[in-house]
Amino acid sequence: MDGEQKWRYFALLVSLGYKEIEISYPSSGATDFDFTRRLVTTEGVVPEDVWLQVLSPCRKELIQRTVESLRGAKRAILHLYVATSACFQQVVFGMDNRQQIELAVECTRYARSITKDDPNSGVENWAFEFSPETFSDSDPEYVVEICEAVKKAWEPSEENPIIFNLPATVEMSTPNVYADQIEFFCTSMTEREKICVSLHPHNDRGCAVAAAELAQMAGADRVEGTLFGNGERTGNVDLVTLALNLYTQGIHPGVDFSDINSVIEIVEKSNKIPVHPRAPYGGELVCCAFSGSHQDAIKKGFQAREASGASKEDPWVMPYLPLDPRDIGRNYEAIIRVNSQSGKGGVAWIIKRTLELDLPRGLQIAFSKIVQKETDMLGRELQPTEIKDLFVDAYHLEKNPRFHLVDYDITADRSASPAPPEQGKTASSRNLRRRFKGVIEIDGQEHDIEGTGNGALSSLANALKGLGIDLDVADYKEHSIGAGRETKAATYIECTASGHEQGKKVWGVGIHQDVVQASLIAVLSAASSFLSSRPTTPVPFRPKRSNTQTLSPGTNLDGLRREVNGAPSAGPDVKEGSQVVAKLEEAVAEGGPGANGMPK
Ligand SMILES: CC(=O)SCCNC(=O)CCNC(=O)[C@H](O)C(C)(C)COP(=O)(O)OP(=O)(O)OC[C@H]1O[C@@H](n2cnc3c(N)ncnc32)[C@H](O)[C@@H]1OP(=O)(O)O
Ligand SMILES: CC(C)C(=O)C(=O)O
Repeated sequence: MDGEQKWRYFALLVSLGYKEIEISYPSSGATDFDFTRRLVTTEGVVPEDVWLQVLSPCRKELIQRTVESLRGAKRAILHLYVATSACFQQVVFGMDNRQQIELAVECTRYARSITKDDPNSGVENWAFEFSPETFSDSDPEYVVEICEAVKKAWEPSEENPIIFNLPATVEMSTPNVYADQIEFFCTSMTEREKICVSLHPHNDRGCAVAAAELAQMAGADRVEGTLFGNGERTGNVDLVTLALNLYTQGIHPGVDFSDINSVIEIVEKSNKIPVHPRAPYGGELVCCAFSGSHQDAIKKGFQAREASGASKEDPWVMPYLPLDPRDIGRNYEAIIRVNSQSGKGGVAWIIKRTLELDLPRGLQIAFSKIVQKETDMLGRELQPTEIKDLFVDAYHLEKNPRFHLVDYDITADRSASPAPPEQGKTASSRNLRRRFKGVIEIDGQEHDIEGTGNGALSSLANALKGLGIDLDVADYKEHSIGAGRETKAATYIECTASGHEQGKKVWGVGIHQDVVQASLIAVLSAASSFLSSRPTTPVPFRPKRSNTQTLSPGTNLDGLRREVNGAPSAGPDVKEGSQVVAKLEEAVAEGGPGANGMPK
């Protein structure tokens, strides 16, 4: 990171709530030294309660430079390190235990002389941290020995304890072994009350988070890590995961990830490394479900939560989602994403969120087949807007391409005798049968239709029979959308076909301020789908308003041609508007219309 990136990153860490921030390796060069100076000398950037931590090897000239960089700071932690494993002693330093202890003690004494023992050091509060680097690969008893020597040289107090930072510089064992090493250190050191035991796990085996958690349970007080685990090789332990693991257990970590997207943006810009889409908590896909059974469970979970009236304060009990995405600043839009592995539940969730429609189970199944076909055909995920458009189109919500209800009237059917009494009840003089009389637009042309039934729906269904659409209403569900004056009714109707297409099922959806009208629109939506499901059937024809005429074999189509064209028969010159008649001619030629007046 350059100075600007570090500047922004520091501000981020402060805003998240971190109180001890290792800001630099000042002796490494101008970038880190100058950055440290800028932080220390700029008024109001470092909050009173934040400690600036800096790192240096056990080399006197570098320690001196490091201390120099902090002049003017309020609180500073000087962090020295030296590797204590046999491997490093032999390969890197060419030192034995005794020589290394001498080096560590000498550097600690030197550090002390230019920091806490120097009234002119220019820093108000000094703390000291020592890391036996490669701790996890070191002899535990030797680590205790060198740390006791360093402690003696620094002389910590209970108020200002020395930090012993015990790194898994390279993670080389299972997390329980690291935890055992930490426990051994905690229980072996004298004056434990003057020691802050710190962890510094790396992630070579992919277990850094587990190691940090077990080692805290084994007695450690503090953890060093990085946001999203950036660091050498496989990185340091991820502080985001550690924090949110606590959070999901009901313990507030004291750091704030309520706007995780902003955190990711700064981290990615600064590190120039993207956060993996499946990184715990932060990854863009971790609050998403693609698979049908997951989506179904999540959808049920949200329904149950809503029904229970649970508030934000109530425990989060949700299949497949370890935390409420809103707690980290994510919304519910992307929870469910639809590809060819998705089922009805996920599709229904998207329709609920985009159109506020609570689809009945049967319609969910029917529509999910349409979606499945589309995803298989496209071979990719469908976006919520695409699914919404697919639904609007499939159930003719914006415009019914074939039938449009222009006007209607529903009255008691005076021609019918009163309904027979139900078993065990006395006869009623009430006439419960209804007559539907209305005008519908079929492919742009208005037509009168009429039918009777036990209610509005069945009388419209009966009227549609005259168009060759023989449907019975099998299922009906409705709910309201919105509230107050804006409330609308959403109606779902499943129709089954009678006649030679018996068993065929279609769904229709109607939305309108008026609940009856919503139902009628739903029936017409189903009727339109029914026709579309017949691959070869022509557009149904019904003579224009007040000119009802039934087709029968041998019908002379000249009259119809005149009606369609609004002009006397134009013979072979007729072009516009003649398609319907042409189809009917075709049908009649093929053997005449079916029993209901429609071409077979
Ligand atoms: C485990 C960790 O990640 S700790 C963080 C490590 N971070 C960094 O190293 C970043 C900053 N480092 C640097 O800028 C440079 O390495 C510097 C300025 C510290 C030193 O640079 P140089 O003097 O050129 O030395 P160089 O980096 O080549 O080699 C390191 C030297 O320090 C020695 N050394 C390594 N660690 C330590 C230590 N903790 N204490 C004392 N000496 C050490 C090495 O043995 C080697 O000594 P040698 O030259 O006698 O063989
Ligand atoms: C300096 C020490 C703590 C270190 O970075 C490591 O060992 O990983």
